[in-house]
Amino acid sequence: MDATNHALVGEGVSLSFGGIKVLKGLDVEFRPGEITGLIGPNGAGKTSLFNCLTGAYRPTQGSIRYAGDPLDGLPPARRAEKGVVRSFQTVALCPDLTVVENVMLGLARDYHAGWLSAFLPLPRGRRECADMRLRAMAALAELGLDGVAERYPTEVPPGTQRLVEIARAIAGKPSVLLLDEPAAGLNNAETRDLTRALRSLAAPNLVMVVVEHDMDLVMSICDRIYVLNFGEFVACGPPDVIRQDPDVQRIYLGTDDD
Ligand SMILES: Nc1ncnc2c1ncn2[C@@H]1O[C@H](COP(=O)(O)OP(=O)(O)OP(=O)(O)O)[C@@H](O)[C@H]1O
Repeated sequence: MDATNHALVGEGVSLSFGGIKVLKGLDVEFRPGEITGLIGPNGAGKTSLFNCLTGAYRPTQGSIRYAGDPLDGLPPARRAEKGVVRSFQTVALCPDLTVVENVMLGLARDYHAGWLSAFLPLPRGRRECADMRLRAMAALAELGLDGVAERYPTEVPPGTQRLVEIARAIAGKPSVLLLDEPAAGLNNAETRDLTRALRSLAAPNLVMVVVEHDMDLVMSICDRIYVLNFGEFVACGPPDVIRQDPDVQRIYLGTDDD
Protein backbone atom coordinates (compact mmCIF):
# COMPACT_ATOMS: atom_id res chain seq x y z
CA MET A 1 0.00 0.00 0.00
CA ASP A 2 1.22 3.47 -0.85
CA ALA A 3 1.16 5.36 2.44
CA THR A 4 0.99 8.75 0.76
CA ASN A 5 -1.97 7.77 -1.46
CA HIS A 6 -4.04 6.29 1.36
CA ALA A 7 -3.33 8.87 4.02
CA LEU A 8 -5.84 11.16 5.72
CA VAL A 9 -4.47 14.59 5.01
CA GLY A 10 -5.33 18.07 6.26
CA GLU A 11 -3.98 21.09 4.39
CA GLY A 12 -4.09 24.60 5.84
CA VAL A 13 -6.93 23.65 8.21
CA SER A 14 -8.20 26.69 10.10
CA LEU A 15 -11.21 27.00 12.34
CA SER A 16 -12.64 30.07 14.04
CA PHE A 17 -15.39 30.53 16.59
CA GLY A 18 -16.80 34.05 16.65
CA GLY A 19 -13.61 35.53 15.22
CA ILE A 20 -11.32 33.57 17.56
CA LYS A 21 -8.95 31.31 15.61
CA VAL A 22 -8.75 27.96 17.38
CA LEU A 23 -6.95 26.13 14.52
CA LYS A 24 -4.35 28.11 12.60
CA GLY A 25 -3.65 26.69 9.15
CA LEU A 26 -2.69 23.13 10.15
CA ASP A 27 -0.94 20.77 7.73
CA VAL A 28 -1.24 17.20 8.95
CA GLU A 29 -0.85 13.69 7.56
CA PHE A 30 -2.21 10.52 9.18
CA ARG A 31 -0.69 7.49 7.45
CA PRO A 32 -2.01 3.95 7.02
CA GLY A 33 -0.14 1.36 9.05
CA GLU A 34 0.54 3.91 11.78
CA ILE A 35 -1.15 4.92 15.01
CA THR A 36 -0.89 8.68 15.20
CA GLY A 37 -1.44 10.53 18.47
CA LEU A 38 -2.85 14.03 18.80
CA ILE A 39 -1.92 15.58 22.12
CA GLY A 40 -1.76 19.01 23.73
CA PRO A 41 -2.93 20.85 26.83
CA ASN A 42 -6.58 21.71 27.53
CA GLY A 43 -7.97 24.10 24.96
CA ALA A 44 -5.14 23.45 22.46
CA GLY A 45 -7.59 22.52 19.70
CA LYS A 46 -7.42 18.70 19.66
CA THR A 47 -11.20 18.16 19.72
CA SER A 48 -11.69 20.94 17.17
CA LEU A 49 -9.28 19.27 14.74
CA PHE A 50 -10.81 15.85 15.46
CA ASN A 51 -14.26 17.27 14.69
CA CYS A 52 -12.97 18.72 11.42
CA LEU A 53 -11.69 15.25 10.47
CA THR A 54 -15.00 13.54 11.35
CA GLY A 55 -17.11 16.18 9.60
CA ALA A 56 -18.78 17.43 12.77
CA TYR A 57 -17.11 20.83 12.17
CA ARG A 58 -16.47 22.51 8.85
CA PRO A 59 -13.05 24.20 8.72
CA THR A 60 -13.18 27.94 8.08
CA GLN A 61 -10.31 27.44 5.64
CA GLY A 62 -8.31 24.53 4.27
CA SER A 63 -9.11 21.07 3.07
CA ILE A 64 -9.26 17.47 4.31
CA ARG A 65 -8.69 14.51 1.97
CA TYR A 66 -8.65 10.78 2.31
CA ALA A 67 -6.83 8.71 -0.33
CA GLY A 68 -6.73 11.85 -2.45
CA ASP A 69 -10.51 12.43 -2.33
CA PRO A 70 -11.68 15.66 -0.73
CA LEU A 71 -13.98 15.10 2.26
CA ASP A 72 -14.86 18.78 2.57
CA GLY A 73 -18.55 19.38 3.14
CA LEU A 74 -19.34 15.69 3.73
CA PRO A 75 -21.26 15.06 6.99
CA PRO A 76 -20.06 12.32 9.38
CA ALA A 77 -22.44 9.68 7.94
CA ARG A 78 -21.12 10.18 4.39
CA ARG A 79 -17.54 10.02 5.68
CA ALA A 80 -18.42 6.76 7.44
CA GLU A 81 -19.62 5.38 4.09
CA LYS A 82 -16.12 6.14 2.79
CA GLY A 83 -14.63 4.19 5.69
CA VAL A 84 -13.84 7.12 8.00
CA VAL A 85 -15.33 6.20 11.38
CA ARG A 86 -14.98 7.48 14.93
CA SER A 87 -15.48 6.38 18.50
CA PHE A 88 -16.98 8.68 21.11
CA GLN A 89 -15.43 10.02 24.29
CA THR A 90 -18.51 9.14 26.33
CA VAL A 91 -19.78 5.59 25.96
CA ALA A 92 -22.93 5.66 23.81
CA LEU A 93 -24.20 2.08 23.80
CA CYS A 94 -27.91 1.33 23.60
CA PRO A 95 -28.83 -0.19 27.01
CA ASP A 96 -31.77 -2.24 25.65
CA LEU A 97 -29.64 -4.09 23.09
CA THR A 98 -27.12 -6.81 23.88
CA VAL A 99 -23.42 -6.22 23.29
CA VAL A 100 -23.48 -8.03 19.93
CA GLU A 101 -26.62 -6.15 18.83
CA ASN A 102 -24.89 -2.87 19.69
CA VAL A 103 -21.98 -3.87 17.48
CA MET A 104 -24.43 -4.85 14.71
CA LEU A 105 -25.66 -1.23 14.73
CA GLY A 106 -22.25 -0.23 13.36
CA LEU A 107 -22.94 -2.35 10.26
CA ALA A 108 -26.43 -1.07 9.43
CA ARG A 109 -25.26 1.08 6.53
CA ASP A 110 -23.94 -2.00 4.69
CA TYR A 111 -27.35 -3.68 4.45
CA HIS A 112 -30.06 -2.82 1.95
CA ALA A 113 -32.96 -4.15 4.00
CA GLY A 114 -31.86 -1.89 6.85
CA TRP A 115 -31.15 -2.68 10.44
CA LEU A 116 -34.79 -2.82 11.59
CA SER A 117 -35.93 -5.17 8.87
CA ALA A 118 -32.98 -7.42 9.68
CA PHE A 119 -34.87 -8.22 12.87
CA LEU A 120 -38.19 -8.89 11.12
CA PRO A 121 -39.12 -12.51 10.30
CA LEU A 122 -38.56 -12.13 6.53
CA PRO A 123 -36.08 -14.31 4.58
CA ARG A 124 -33.95 -11.38 3.44
CA GLY A 125 -34.07 -9.81 6.90
CA ARG A 126 -33.08 -13.14 8.49
CA ARG A 127 -30.15 -13.58 6.08
CA GLU A 128 -28.94 -10.05 6.71
CA CYS A 129 -29.36 -10.47 10.44
CA ALA A 130 -27.29 -13.67 10.43
CA ASP A 131 -24.56 -12.05 8.35
CA MET A 132 -24.48 -8.94 10.54
CA ARG A 133 -24.25 -11.10 13.65
CA LEU A 134 -21.30 -13.06 12.21
CA ARG A 135 -19.43 -9.87 11.36
CA ALA A 136 -20.24 -8.33 14.74
CA MET A 137 -19.01 -11.48 16.50
CA ALA A 138 -15.78 -11.35 14.49
CA ALA A 139 -15.21 -7.74 15.61
CA LEU A 140 -15.89 -8.71 19.23
CA ALA A 141 -13.51 -11.69 18.94
CA GLU A 142 -10.79 -9.39 17.58
CA LEU A 143 -10.93 -7.52 20.88
CA GLY A 144 -11.38 -10.64 23.03
CA LEU A 145 -15.01 -9.79 23.82
CA ASP A 146 -16.86 -12.78 22.36
CA GLY A 147 -17.60 -14.00 25.90
CA VAL A 148 -19.82 -10.97 26.66
CA ALA A 149 -21.69 -10.90 23.32
CA GLU A 150 -25.08 -11.78 24.82
CA ARG A 151 -24.75 -9.55 27.89
CA TYR A 152 -26.29 -6.07 28.18
CA PRO A 153 -23.96 -3.03 28.35
CA THR A 154 -24.85 -2.30 32.00
CA GLU A 155 -23.77 -5.85 32.92
CA VAL A 156 -20.14 -5.29 31.84
CA PRO A 157 -17.50 -2.94 33.36
CA PRO A 158 -16.80 0.54 31.87
CA GLY A 159 -13.54 -0.61 30.27
CA THR A 160 -15.40 -3.40 28.46
CA GLN A 161 -18.13 -0.98 27.37
CA ARG A 162 -15.41 1.20 25.83
CA LEU A 163 -14.00 -1.79 23.96
CA VAL A 164 -17.51 -2.68 22.73
CA GLU A 165 -17.74 0.82 21.27
CA ILE A 166 -14.46 0.26 19.50
CA ALA A 167 -15.71 -3.13 18.26
CA ARG A 168 -18.75 -1.31 16.81
CA ALA A 169 -16.40 1.15 15.05
CA ILE A 170 -14.19 -1.61 13.54
CA ALA A 171 -16.99 -4.06 12.62
CA GLY A 172 -17.40 -2.47 9.18
CA LYS A 173 -13.63 -2.71 8.50
CA PRO A 174 -12.94 1.04 8.37
CA SER A 175 -10.01 2.58 6.51
CA VAL A 176 -9.68 5.38 9.06
CA LEU A 177 -10.40 4.90 12.77
CA LEU A 178 -10.60 8.10 14.80
CA LEU A 179 -10.55 7.51 18.57
CA ASP A 180 -11.64 10.34 20.86
CA GLU A 181 -10.04 9.95 24.31
CA PRO A 182 -10.53 6.17 24.43
CA ALA A 183 -9.04 5.92 27.95
CA ALA A 184 -11.31 8.60 29.49
CA GLY A 185 -12.83 7.31 32.73
CA LEU A 186 -10.98 3.98 32.73
CA ASN A 187 -8.95 2.63 35.67
CA ASN A 188 -5.34 1.47 35.30
CA ALA A 189 -6.16 -2.17 34.58
CA GLU A 190 -8.81 -1.20 32.01
CA THR A 191 -6.37 1.23 30.37
CA ARG A 192 -3.79 -1.57 30.11
CA ASP A 193 -6.39 -3.81 28.40
CA LEU A 194 -7.32 -0.95 26.08
CA THR A 195 -3.65 -0.31 25.24
CA ARG A 196 -3.22 -3.97 24.26
CA ALA A 197 -6.44 -3.93 22.24
CA LEU A 198 -5.51 -0.78 20.30
CA ARG A 199 -2.06 -2.13 19.53
CA SER A 200 -3.64 -5.30 18.17
CA LEU A 201 -5.87 -3.32 15.81
CA ALA A 202 -2.99 -1.62 14.00
CA ALA A 203 -2.89 -2.90 10.41
CA PRO A 204 -1.04 -1.92 7.23
CA ASN A 205 -4.13 -0.51 5.53
CA LEU A 206 -5.66 1.23 8.56
CA VAL A 207 -5.17 4.89 9.50
CA MET A 208 -5.55 5.19 13.28
CA VAL A 209 -5.76 8.56 15.05
CA VAL A 210 -5.92 8.80 18.84
CA VAL A 211 -6.75 11.98 20.75
CA GLU A 212 -5.79 11.23 24.32
CA HIS A 213 -4.67 12.81 27.60
CA ASP A 214 -3.12 9.60 29.00
CA MET A 215 0.54 10.10 28.07
CA ASP A 216 1.58 6.54 28.95
CA LEU A 217 -1.00 5.17 26.54
CA VAL A 218 -0.06 7.62 23.78
CA MET A 219 3.68 7.02 24.20
CA SER A 220 3.27 3.25 24.20
CA ILE A 221 0.99 2.79 21.18
CA CYS A 222 1.73 5.68 18.81
CA ASP A 223 4.18 5.58 15.94
CA ARG A 224 4.03 9.35 15.53
CA ILE A 225 2.60 12.14 17.64
CA TYR A 226 1.45 15.63 16.75
CA VAL A 227 1.56 18.15 19.61
CA LEU A 228 -0.91 21.02 19.44
CA ASN A 229 -0.74 24.24 21.44
CA PHE A 230 -2.96 27.29 20.90
CA GLY A 231 -4.17 25.89 17.57
CA GLU A 232 -0.69 25.30 16.11
CA PHE A 233 1.57 22.27 15.92
CA VAL A 234 4.64 22.72 18.06
CA ALA A 235 6.12 19.28 17.39
CA CYS A 236 5.60 16.10 15.38
CA GLY A 237 7.58 12.89 15.56
CA PRO A 238 7.97 9.47 17.16
CA PRO A 239 7.42 9.18 20.95
CA ASP A 240 11.15 9.30 21.81
CA VAL A 241 11.61 12.54 19.91
CA ILE A 242 8.45 14.10 21.39
CA ARG A 243 9.53 13.18 24.95
CA GLN A 244 12.82 15.06 24.50
CA ASP A 245 11.37 18.09 22.67
CA PRO A 246 12.04 21.24 24.72
CA ASP A 247 8.81 22.96 23.54
CA VAL A 248 6.76 19.93 24.53
CA GLN A 249 8.46 19.75 27.92
CA ARG A 250 7.81 23.47 28.45
CA ILE A 251 4.11 23.09 27.56
CA TYR A 252 3.61 20.03 29.77
CA LEU A 253 5.59 21.51 32.67
CA GLY A 254 3.13 24.41 32.57
CA THR A 255 5.65 27.22 32.04
CA ASP A 256 4.14 28.26 28.70
CA ASP A 257 2.66 31.79 29.04
CA ASP A 258 2.49 32.71 25.32
N1 LIG B 1 -18.26 25.18 19.91
C1 LIG B 1 -17.36 26.06 20.35
N2 LIG B 1 -17.67 27.39 20.44
C2 LIG B 1 -16.76 28.30 20.84
N3 LIG B 1 -15.50 27.99 21.19
C3 LIG B 1 -15.14 26.70 21.13
C4 LIG B 1 -16.04 25.68 20.72
N4 LIG B 1 -15.39 24.48 20.75
C5 LIG B 1 -14.14 24.75 21.18
N5 LIG B 1 -13.99 26.09 21.41
C6 LIG B 1 -12.76 26.75 21.86
O1 LIG B 1 -11.73 26.32 21.00
C7 LIG B 1 -10.53 26.15 21.72
C8 LIG B 1 -10.02 24.73 21.47
O2 LIG B 1 -10.93 23.83 22.12
P1 LIG B 1 -10.82 22.25 21.96
O3 LIG B 1 -11.97 21.66 22.70
O4 LIG B 1 -10.66 21.92 20.54
O5 LIG B 1 -9.47 21.96 22.74
P2 LIG B 1 -8.91 20.57 23.29
O6 LIG B 1 -7.45 20.58 23.00
O7 LIG B 1 -9.70 19.45 22.75
O8 LIG B 1 -9.16 20.71 24.85
P3 LIG B 1 -9.51 19.56 25.94
O9 LIG B 1 -8.27 18.75 26.09
O10 LIG B 1 -9.81 20.36 27.17
O11 LIG B 1 -10.69 18.79 25.42
C9 LIG B 1 -10.83 26.44 23.19
O12 LIG B 1 -10.45 27.77 23.45
C10 LIG B 1 -12.33 26.29 23.25
O13 LIG B 1 -12.87 27.13 24.25
